[in-house]
Amino acid sequence: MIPLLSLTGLTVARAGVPVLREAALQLFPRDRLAIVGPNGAGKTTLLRTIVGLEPVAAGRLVLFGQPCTTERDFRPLRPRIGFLFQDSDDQLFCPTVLEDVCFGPLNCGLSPAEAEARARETLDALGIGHLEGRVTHRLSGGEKRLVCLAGLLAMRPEVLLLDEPTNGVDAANGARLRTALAAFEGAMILVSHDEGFVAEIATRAMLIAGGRLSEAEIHVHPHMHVHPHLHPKA
Ligand SMILES: Nc1ncnc2c1ncn2[C@@H]1O[C@H](COP(=O)(O)OP(=O)(O)OP(=O)(O)O)[C@@H](O)[C@H]1O
Repeated sequence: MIPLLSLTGLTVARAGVPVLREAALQLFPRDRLAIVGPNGAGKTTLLRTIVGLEPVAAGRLVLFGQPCTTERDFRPLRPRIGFLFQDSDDQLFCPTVLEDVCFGPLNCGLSPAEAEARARETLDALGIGHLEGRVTHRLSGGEKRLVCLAGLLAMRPEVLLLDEPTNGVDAANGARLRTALAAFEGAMILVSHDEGFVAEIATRAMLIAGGRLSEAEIHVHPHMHVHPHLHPKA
């Protein structure tokens, strides 16, 4: 089977210091690969490198069978990869939710009417159709997360790169997010510190430590709930 993404011997340095050292990974159709590791290990850097946002010091990066080194190589392939940024405010830039979710489909060549229909369908599938008229910068953190995901899913990408998708998301929106990701038929790379989420969604995992990427195991932890105890005043 041909991998969708293939990295070999990939080294990325910042100010001469390697953040990723000879990283290798392959992502196949329907793979749900979790990348775990401590703060500052290079997880975000890895995702940014895959879409050509970081200069590569050494190694080979192949997307959908095409070796990629220059911006000209990456640009036509980016619509096939939906990248959820760690910070939603870096991703949302249109005045309203509907306009923001339409942006990707419009960029992919859909007409305005088709893009709106696609955006509404995607927002409804995520259970957030009621947000379509809202001003994006006034949404809650969790709502922003789901709107960003809607913007990516509306492009019908083949691969999702998700950087901390559950960050700041409450139980109800978290359930919507998990349902949408479980239904997603493409492949994904999932960066997350949320162990329950990783155990539920990922099919395999890799660990980044000291700039090195290695295979890891997914451990399923017992589920925990926090129940409020209300004590009526005596
Ligand atoms: N723009 C930048 N300029 C200089 N150094 C940076 C920059 N962005 C990240 N770094 C450094 O590169 C290293 C890897 O950062 P990265 O954001 O990839 O880590 P991460 O594993 O995603 O961390 P976290 O779990 O905290 O999100 C860190 O040491 C970080 O301080």
